[in-house]
Amino acid sequence: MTTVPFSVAVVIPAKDESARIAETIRGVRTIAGVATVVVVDDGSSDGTAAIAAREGAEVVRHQRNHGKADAMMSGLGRVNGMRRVGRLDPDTAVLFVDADLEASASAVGALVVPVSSGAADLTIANLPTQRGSAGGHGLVVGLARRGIEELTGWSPNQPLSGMRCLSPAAITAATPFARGWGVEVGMTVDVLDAGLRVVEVPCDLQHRVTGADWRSQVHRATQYRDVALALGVRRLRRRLGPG
Ligand SMILES: O=c1ccn([C@@H]2O[C@H](COP(=O)(O)OP(=O)(O)O[C@H]3O[C@H](CO)[C@@H](O)[C@H](O)[C@H]3O)[C@@H](O)[C@H]2O)c(=O)[nH]1
Ligand SMILES: O=C(O)[C@H](O)COP(=O)(O)O
Repeated sequence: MTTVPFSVAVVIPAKDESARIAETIRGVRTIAGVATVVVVDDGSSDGTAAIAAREGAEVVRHQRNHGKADAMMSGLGRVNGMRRVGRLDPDTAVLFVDADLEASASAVGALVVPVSSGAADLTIANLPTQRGSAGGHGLVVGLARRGIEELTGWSPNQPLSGMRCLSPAAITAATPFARGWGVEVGMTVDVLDAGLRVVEVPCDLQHRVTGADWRSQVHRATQYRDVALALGVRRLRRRLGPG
């Protein structure tokens, strides 16, 4: 039996991640089938872009900060360009990985298997309990989970998880992305709406947790707003119907 070579393009949105980006790139490089690693420097004020380039990543730079969803879209743009000029196979899947996972990033490889075998079109990492303090009350997670369930009937364990592998069909269904921190919720709803299969996969990842200080609470408020907006747009689409 011949095995079909499977290729995956890793896209890493990164804002001020100079302390972690090198280890994260090295981590994802250990995953079988990785054809390229694209780092999108989303207006960092540190050395993120230079370090990523030194590690051999394709680097896309935003002159100013646009937010995570736009960074992901820019990464996809680079991947599509590489497909067009024949540097990537047309069937290449895309694996979105946060920049702050460091060496644990190698564990996102578990997301690739169900997509490469055709068992799923979108896989989402489920993380174990994280080290360090957590200062949230589950408000954003609860809003996201209930909203996805209301719109699709499916209730994810970790609706905000950003580590995701998408088949070409899922990429078509999920783009353009919802803005800012609404990207994951919008993607899940849009891919399910297209009749595609979504699966959560346990991955042994450790990331920088959001704390309990005021900056962290402002971050949660922004997440809440973006998730609410992504859900609101999709509720409206339901009401207005197709076309
Ligand atoms: O303006 C920004 C801010 C962040 N990032 C990058 O986006 C990723 C996630 O950011 P982070 O600050 O680690 O987000 P968290 O608060 O940990 O967010 C959680 O929840 C988000 C949804 O609200 C998901 O996107 C994340 O994957 C998930 O870890 C990291 O690689 C960042 O460098 C950008 O590219 N642009
Ligand atoms: O810390 C987190 O998990 C996110 O920032 C979401 O916060 P939450 O606890 O309000 O859902």
